[in-house]
Amino acid sequence: MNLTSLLYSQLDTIYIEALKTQAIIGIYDWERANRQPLIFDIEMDLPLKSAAMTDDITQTVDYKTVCDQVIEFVENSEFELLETLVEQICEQIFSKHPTVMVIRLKVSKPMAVEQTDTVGLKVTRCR
Ligand SMILES: Nc1nc2c(c(=O)[nH]1)N=C([C@H](O)[C@@H](O)CO)CN2
Repeated sequence: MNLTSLLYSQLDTIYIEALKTQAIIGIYDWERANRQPLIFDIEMDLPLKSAAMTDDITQTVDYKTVCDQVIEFVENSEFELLETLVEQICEQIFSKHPTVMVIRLKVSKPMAVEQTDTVGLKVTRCR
């Protein structure tokens, strides 16, 4: 087994589903006037074994902390593109949580296109 496979074989996942936020986001004038809902699914891959062995929150990533950090960032942001917003969120998670190796993030923008339930994007980022 090479180093990369070894590293990935020991990665686990913390997930956050349907984190609800509001932001100024979009390219059209009507989107610049009022915040609209955004919903995030976030997966973070990191080793969880040491937290399991010690039963210690400081040995893992607190998903409540990540939720609060994402909400704070999104609600104060004013980007035009979802692409920019999600890239910045991933950078923030990597910088605040050094043990996170991979992030998979989906953002849904349900008010964006009237004829749909929702639109959005999914990205995967590795440290
Ligand atoms: N790939 C993207 N396409 C579109 C975006 C976006 O952020 N990324 N944004 C818009 C508008 O702001 C849209 O949400 C309003 O209908 C259009 N396409």
